[in-house]
Amino acid sequence: MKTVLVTGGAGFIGSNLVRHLIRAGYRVVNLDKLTYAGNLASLKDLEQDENHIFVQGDVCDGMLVLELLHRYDCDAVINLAAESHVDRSIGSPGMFVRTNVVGTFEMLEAAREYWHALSEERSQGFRFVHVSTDEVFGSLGDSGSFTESTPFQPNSPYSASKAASDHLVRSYHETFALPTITTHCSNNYGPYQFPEKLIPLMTLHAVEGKQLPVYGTGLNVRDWLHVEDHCSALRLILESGRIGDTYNIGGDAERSNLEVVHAICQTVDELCPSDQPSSKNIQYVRDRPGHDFRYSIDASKLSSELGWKPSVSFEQGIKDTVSWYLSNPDWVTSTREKGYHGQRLGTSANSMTDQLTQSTERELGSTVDKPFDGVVFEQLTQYTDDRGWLIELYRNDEIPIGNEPVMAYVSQTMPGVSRGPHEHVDQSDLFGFFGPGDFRLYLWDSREGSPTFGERFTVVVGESNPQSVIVPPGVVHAYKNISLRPGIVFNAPNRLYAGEGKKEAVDEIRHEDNQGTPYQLVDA
Ligand SMILES: Cc1cn([C@H]2C[C@H](O)[C@@H](COP(=O)(O)OP(=O)(O)O[C@H]3O[C@@H](C)C(=O)[C@@H](O)[C@H]3O)O2)c(=O)[nH]c1=O
Repeated sequence: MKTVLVTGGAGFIGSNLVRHLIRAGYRVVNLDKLTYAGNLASLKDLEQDENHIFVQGDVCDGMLVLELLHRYDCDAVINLAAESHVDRSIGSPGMFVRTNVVGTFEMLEAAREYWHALSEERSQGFRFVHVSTDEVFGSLGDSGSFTESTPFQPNSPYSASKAASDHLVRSYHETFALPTITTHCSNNYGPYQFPEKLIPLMTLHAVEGKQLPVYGTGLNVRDWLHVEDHCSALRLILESGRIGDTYNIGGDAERSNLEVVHAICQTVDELCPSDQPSSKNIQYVRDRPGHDFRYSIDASKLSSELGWKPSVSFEQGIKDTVSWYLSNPDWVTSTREKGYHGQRLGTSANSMTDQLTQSTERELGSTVDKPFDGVVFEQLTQYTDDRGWLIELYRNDEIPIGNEPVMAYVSQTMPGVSRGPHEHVDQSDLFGFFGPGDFRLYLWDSREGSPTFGERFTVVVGESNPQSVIVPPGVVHAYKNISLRPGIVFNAPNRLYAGEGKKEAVDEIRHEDNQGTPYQLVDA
């Protein structure tokens, strides 16, 4: 039995693919961070399946990925983990660069190191399949279709981050000979799709009698690929695709958004008859910034080379999908537990109000909202020129009074290694995380009487998210290098280590020395 590491396997396409592969006789190691779109309820039927091994974790955690590849002796990787919603990428592009670009980089690095350690025979059979999107090709007019040689012209932060990840994958094949294959699919639909995307969002709004928000004119065109067809194509490409190649996967079902909405309304009216047609709630709303007009996929290469064709017609697929959402109210409810109830996202190019805290890890903008009083994050700016870069840190006219540094140090932390959890009684730490390397930073508020007493906050900082962080006394802190290379951290505390002339007791509680410490570095 072959083992495949699938990333993003608790998401929409991922959970369908995990199920498809297991049914086809594979063992699947499923790595998913469980952000807002990751949902274990989508894998309920696989909970007891010995061939489904779920691991909650982040693709940016290169050490974890490498450990999983070795531990389960994987034969392939299918990389689906991604932030995928265009509207969210307009509101908070940072997450898209981190997960889609840095995450793919860490996946490639881990796969490369693992692949090099394989025997000749095993390395011949190893595959890294990277699942991407037709949005990297940009937008079409009324005619034409994307082929595998269409130039990249991404228009949204989402599609640009996917295009960047595709280029990285290509470079790892061309430079290191890593056996990669990249796929570009059109719009997927089907069971378990998070209801921010068109078809599930319109289905639920139609059933609930809510507004059906059609962006702009509703004449934008998408090609619709049923997720089951996408999964069968991915398995075929995994097994028979050409190394170093790319394959377009399309549903041969182009429809305007209005046609899609009306098809949904017709099915809802058939399944949930009422005195008014649900299409009466169609509402033309403000268009999406940079809204791609038309996507169309030419999948003739996949069809001629590997004999694949979509098997689910759009009309039947829509009927099956709408009835699936109506028959799975508990699953729908589970998607709403993380705060999204169909509200509009990404309406203005500079909107920062769309940021939803989808998990304990908050997206970091320029000056993030402090997780606890007294903890101050500031996005660091690299001033670059042809000599290199410079980052300013802790200007005296910007530091909160009482935190002025009196010394500084720099430390290197090896991949996978943590420092802390530590706590100071009187000292503030003034950290700088700007790389090399990414760190997961853990903070616990242990200040009696603090409104956030007992709360925990984790966030990834460093190369992919340069931040200065002031940690006041009483906030327990630790950080772990989640990259595959040594990481550097800067600190400029406001107290001398061991006091004047190093003659005083050190102000530091080293919680990691206490076996039963409540301060555990768990990753989610
Ligand atoms: C959510 C929503 C979308 N739309 C429009 C926008 C768009 O033209 C069409 C589909 O919107 P979606 O956001 O579902 O999907 P779309 O904008 O086509 O993007 C998708 O493309 C595929 C290839 C991917 O890669 C996915 O990750 C996703 O990015 O419907 C509305 O009119 N109203 C809505 O409420």
